[in-house]
Amino acid sequence: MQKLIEKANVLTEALPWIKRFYGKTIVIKYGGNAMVEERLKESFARDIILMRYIGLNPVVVHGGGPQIGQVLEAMGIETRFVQGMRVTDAATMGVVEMVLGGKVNKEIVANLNRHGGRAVGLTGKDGGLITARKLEMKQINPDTLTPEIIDIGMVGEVEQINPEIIEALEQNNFIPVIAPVGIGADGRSYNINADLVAGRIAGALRAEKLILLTDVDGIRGKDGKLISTIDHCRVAELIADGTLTGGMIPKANCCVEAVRAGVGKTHIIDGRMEHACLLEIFTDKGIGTAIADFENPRA
Ligand SMILES: Nc1ncnc2c1ncn2[C@@H]1O[C@H](COP(=O)(O)OP(=O)(O)O)[C@@H](O)[C@H]1O
Ligand SMILES: CC(=O)N[C@@H](CCC(=O)OP(=O)(O)O)C(=O)O
Repeated sequence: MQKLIEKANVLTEALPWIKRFYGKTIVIKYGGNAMVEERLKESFARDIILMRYIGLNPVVVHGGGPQIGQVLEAMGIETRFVQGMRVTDAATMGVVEMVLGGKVNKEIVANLNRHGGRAVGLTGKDGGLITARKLEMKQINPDTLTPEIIDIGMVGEVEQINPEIIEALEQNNFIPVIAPVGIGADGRSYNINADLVAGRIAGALRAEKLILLTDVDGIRGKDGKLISTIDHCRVAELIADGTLTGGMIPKANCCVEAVRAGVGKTHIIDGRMEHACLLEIFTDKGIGTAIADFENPRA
């Protein structure tokens, strides 16, 4: 009996959040463990489909760094990263596009559809969704100690998002699943970090939320404790004092950019946890770390 009441409590706790987010767009960056472990793949698919059925508009942007790495290795192509970005020559770009736009994207689409969703896979080329330009990577020259621009190949940054194709899919109850490959004015493909794409898409859609699934439970402070909320103004400070390092820096920066572009709230949450997305959206406390403009919250 107690268990049944607890189940009912879960639903009543979710009700105000269901009302609040009805008809709203939620952009989810899907990657890491959640994309490989069978149990997590299933819980992710169920979460996204449930969101859609109760009237939210989920938009999935996926990564696939480890999957690209595996194929490059099997093909004997060496790969390396500079400041978290994969150095992408022409042969690597071919593999990136094949793995992200072909294999990974279609696996996610098939997984969502197998669980009863209506997912459609896109790369940034479809419907002119992501226009990209070459990323100008700056690095300090160790000899002269001055910044210089280094060439990391076909790595792109988002120039513009044209959300028309996403809106058309949403209106027809489809779930867009987007691979982070953009197209340049020169017609060439660009490899773009998936967090950056998710942030810009959330901004262009003025999404209610941007959720980044990762391999830690959120941002931890210097004392090792999870920080549940960070005002967007404080992120630069946390980078400067060394609290945020490595891959967390571009992730947190992309949250700040999204907030400044009008996204309601951004969240860095644990993709290793079953039903992480549902727990974040539909519980009072949420999970992980929220980065937002807490002084001037979006109405
Ligand atoms: N303050 C911090 N709190 C939590 N994780 C941090 C922090 N600073 C750096 N990190 C690192 O950031 C990593 C997440 O970034 P990244 O590896 O790029 O994730 P993903 O592969 O999910 O995109 C964590 O695994 C952790 O090692
Ligand atoms: C430029 C760059 O580094 N692009 C990434 C794109 C995929 C990605 O971002 O995947 P994750 O989210 O799984 O890391 C790459 O080639 O790995």
